[in-house]
Amino acid sequence: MDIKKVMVIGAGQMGSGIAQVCAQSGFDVFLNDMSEQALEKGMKNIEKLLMRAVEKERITETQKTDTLNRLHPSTTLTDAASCDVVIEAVVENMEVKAKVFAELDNITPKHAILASNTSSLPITEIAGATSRPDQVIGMHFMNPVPIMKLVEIIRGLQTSDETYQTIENMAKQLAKTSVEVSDLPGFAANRILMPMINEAVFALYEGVASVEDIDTVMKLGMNHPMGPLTLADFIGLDTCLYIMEVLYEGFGDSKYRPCPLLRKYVNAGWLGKKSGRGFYQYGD
Ligand SMILES: CC(=O)CC(=O)SCCNC(=O)CCNC(=O)[C@H](O)C(C)(C)COP(=O)(O)OP(=O)(O)OC[C@H]1O[C@@H](n2cnc3c(N)ncnc32)[C@H](O)[C@@H]1OP(=O)(O)O
Ligand SMILES: NC(=O)C1=CN([C@@H]2O[C@H](COP(=O)(O)OP(=O)(O)OC[C@H]3O[C@@H](n4cnc5c(N)ncnc54)[C@H](OP(=O)(O)O)[C@@H]3O)[C@@H](O)[C@H]2O)C=CC1
Repeated sequence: MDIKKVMVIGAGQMGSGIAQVCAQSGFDVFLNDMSEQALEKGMKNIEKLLMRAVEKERITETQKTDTLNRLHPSTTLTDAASCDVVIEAVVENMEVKAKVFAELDNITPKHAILASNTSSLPITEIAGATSRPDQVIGMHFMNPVPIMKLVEIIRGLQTSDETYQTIENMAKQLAKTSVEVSDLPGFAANRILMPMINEAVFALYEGVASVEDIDTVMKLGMNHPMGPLTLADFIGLDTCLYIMEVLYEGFGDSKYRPCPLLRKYVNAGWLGKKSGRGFYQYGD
């Protein structure tokens, strides 16, 4: 399929990054969010990153303008009626995602592929909310999207080869490297990453070391670019908790139980960098 128009749903940290990369790669993009404010924030963020890329002489002023001209803010899902591919990046919650997919199924043209950037939820179940499970697929980008090279492509039980091929080609057009992953809890990336982050939270909870020292261990001891607690704040503690819950429920294995401290922080609204406080404090 020749992809011309794309809609990205959710203008948060992932959605805005995905929309930016799609527009920079020449696709016409609707960036959709139900909140006008979130949409404005997402668009401003993209503009800031493109301005920085011009300053660093990675792109020209004309390329920046062309990219911005290809990006269209949208607050109504019906804009998806003209799209070939939709990439959903709303909150990590099955009920919310299923509702969005059911609506998209009614709005989008018959040929359209519906992809989810979910970090852990079953693609097969998301596909079950539609009448086109063969055209539903996981397209899991890594954060920050403009920088990270990987995309996990997740096949649901009924995803067709044609859908897979189209999304694999699209990932190439976005200059990403893709890997094929089965639809099992946490896929590959978060099945490996999230238990490490959760263990770091347990180490803090049990008083093994301070926040800073736990991060220093992994940065200087293992050459990770960010310590696990900084990374958790960066990903969002709500997202980390949702993923641990999916792993715990999906495998029924106590090794995936979320650390009570992680849950406590999320309940307090300490969601990490995006809310100004997590394991660290941000801003003023
Ligand atoms: C949860 C999931 O489902 C899956 C996931 O995504 S898990 C998370 C995966 N991501 C990671 O593990 C990220 C780990 N961290 C890193 O790789 C690096 O710390 C980082 C790339 C984020 C930042 O790099 P750094 O060297 O520490 O900092 P810094 O020098 O400020 O940034 C390097 C570049 O990245 C850019 N950058 C940093 N944060 C960015 C962001 N949020 N968006 C876009 N660009 C960003 C900076 O602008 C900078 O670009 P320039 O070269 O133009 O200056
Ligand atoms: N954070 C990360 O590192 C990664 C996250 N992911 C996945 O990406 C998805 C998004 O995560 P992230 O960007 O971090 O989350 P954010 O909270 O930053 O963004 C989610 C956005 O979606 C909006 N939204 C919620 N419901 C709807 C809806 N029904 N229609 C349109 N917009 C909606 C939210 O608006 P409002 O705030 O107003 O509710 C918010 O702007 C999740 O599935 C997550 O698991 C994947 C890879 C990495």
